Amino acid sequence: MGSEEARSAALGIGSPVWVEDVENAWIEATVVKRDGDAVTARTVHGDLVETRMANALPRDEDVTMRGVDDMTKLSYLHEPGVLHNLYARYKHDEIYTYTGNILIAVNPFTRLPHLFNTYMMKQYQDAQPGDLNPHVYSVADAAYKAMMEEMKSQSILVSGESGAGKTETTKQIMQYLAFVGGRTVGDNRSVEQQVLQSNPLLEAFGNAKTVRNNNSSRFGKFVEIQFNNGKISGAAVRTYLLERSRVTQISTPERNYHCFYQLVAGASHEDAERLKLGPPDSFHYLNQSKCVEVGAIDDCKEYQLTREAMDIVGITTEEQEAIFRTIAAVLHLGNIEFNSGESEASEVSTEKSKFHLKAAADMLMCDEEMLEKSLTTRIMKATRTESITKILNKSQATDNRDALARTIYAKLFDWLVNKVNKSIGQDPHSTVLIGVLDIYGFESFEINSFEQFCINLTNEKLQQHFNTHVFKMEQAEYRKEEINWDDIDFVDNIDVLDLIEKRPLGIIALLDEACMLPRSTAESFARKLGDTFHNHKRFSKHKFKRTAFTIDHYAGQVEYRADLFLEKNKDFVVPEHQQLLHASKCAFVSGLFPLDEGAKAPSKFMSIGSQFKRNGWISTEHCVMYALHGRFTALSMSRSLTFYFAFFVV
Ligand SMILES: Nc1ncnc2c1ncn2[C@@H]1O[C@H](COP(=O)(O)OP(=O)(O)OP(=O)(O)O)[C@@H](O)[C@H]1O
Repeated sequence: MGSEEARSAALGIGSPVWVEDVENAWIEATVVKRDGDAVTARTVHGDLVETRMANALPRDEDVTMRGVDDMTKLSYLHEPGVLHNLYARYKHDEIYTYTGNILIAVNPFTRLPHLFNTYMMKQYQDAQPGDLNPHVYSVADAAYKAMMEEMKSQSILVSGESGAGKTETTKQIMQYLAFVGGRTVGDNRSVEQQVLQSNPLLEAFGNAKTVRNNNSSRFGKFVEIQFNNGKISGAAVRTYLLERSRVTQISTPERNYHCFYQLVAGASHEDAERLKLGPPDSFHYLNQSKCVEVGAIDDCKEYQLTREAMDIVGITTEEQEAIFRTIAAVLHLGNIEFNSGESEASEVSTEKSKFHLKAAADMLMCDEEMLEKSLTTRIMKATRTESITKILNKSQATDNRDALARTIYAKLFDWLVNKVNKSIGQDPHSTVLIGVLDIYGFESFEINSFEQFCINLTNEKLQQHFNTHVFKMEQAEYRKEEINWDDIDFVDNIDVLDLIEKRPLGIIALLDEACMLPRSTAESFARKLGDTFHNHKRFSKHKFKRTAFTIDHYAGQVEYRADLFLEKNKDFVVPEHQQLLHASKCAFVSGLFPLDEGAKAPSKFMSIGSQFKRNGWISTEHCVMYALHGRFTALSMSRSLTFYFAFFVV
């Protein structure tokens, strides 16, 4: 008898079941009537619910009020079973639960000091796996011990939706690794302290308030902790593609990167005058959103902490001065408006705009006239030897201004990451490392743009990794331990990956092509997608919204708006901007724009989409690499848990 038939036979009057519920997702019920496929069940609230057999899922009455610490102990590993178990544990402050090798954590949104302290670390260090309650320290410990025993590098993957607690978890992992592998007391500042102390700095420039998280990391992070004889000997932070569109475009209730508000709130009176600062709502890049202050964040105090973090990382006073001058320049750039002069040519004409143009040029220590020219004109190659100057219209000049602001900011962020790595120091003699990958989870909002597209691509790649490694490994483990387990046909997502990144006709390839063609628009790009993929079962094009298209991801359908895909995908520095800033009298600014990069022709640009494709591959490769050559320790986090669910019940 097949499992469905067996279930049908077992589902009789009095059977305990879960039925769907609008408020609670699932609710406990008991079958009171069965008529073929139709099931009537009475919920714990006494309501009668009519449903189909497929939607009345069996309920395990033996699960205690406190739940089970490993999901594989559940008789029924389905959505309501998993959610109910996690909820039961969460109510008792048990935020961690295993599912085989994977640790699932539910964000407590409150400090639980009894869980995170040196005493607890010692407990996990001395314990055998499985002796103690599930804990993130246990995952970190397993990685450390496996590294020591096998002398092979390990990788810990922390994934989940925005606000799930990935960054906090990464910090806890590092704290634990510092505890077991830190240098003895008496050393100067240790590597692990340096890594942890670099957090506030990267957070000031790479984190922002979003709808879901007041301190959301807008970049992916891979922290490599290098070991020598079991002691931490070096570290490196690799970051993945900062969300640069945030620099020039935000909407209520989100904010731009913290550093802007910190500077405006925390700069001394003298500095504020020198940098010509005003309140946040006087700057276009900040006042597009009504959200300026965040209750829990004291920007003025954070500014001091950022300066301290810069001192710790070894950023000199001159460099700090240049960094904040550059940040001020970005704000001033955003306030330059263009008027259409005769024949549609743009010009900087109002007094206010002229003031900000001069301020931006002063801050960047570049020529004001050249800056204006680089914003309002573009040099185009006419022949191999000749070029013509094209005068931009108002909207083109505005786009050009925003592109410059984003480029400056992204370069500044990369500089900071480099500086952090230099200051921490790498150990050339280290043979093994533990890598912690903190990567954005699957995102699906009301309006999804290019950022969600890239994030979801990365998650498709991680899912593929799970499918091929963890999922199959788990099933083999269950079989070995003779756990009663029906092999599940997990959804292979290779067709979604093909849709997105196959050459020459995947979405990214078509997007890159659209970026190179001068007359492309969001609509023409979306139309091209519709024409190319009209038969693809993972793709659909919206009939009425001309720039909307939907991808059927492994974790659900997401409707994307192609409106800004082209602009956001372009990642080349406009040669005029390059030349202008390379010539800056400020060594810091000039250093952000080395000459050789200007030589890259726009036609050879490396699109953001392609970088994501590559980076996604690199991140997965890290995991795969360690999975093949070492052991893979997976740690997953989510609030809604749909992400994990996809691994097990599809
Ligand atoms: N273990 C924890 N204990 C207490 N609070 C926590 C814990 N984990 C997360 N939080 C709370 O949740 C907030 C969001 O967590 P965090 O910034 O780590 O999420 P994230 O998954 O990294 O989000 P994003 O992808 O947006 O960066 C934290 O600022 C903190 O207030």
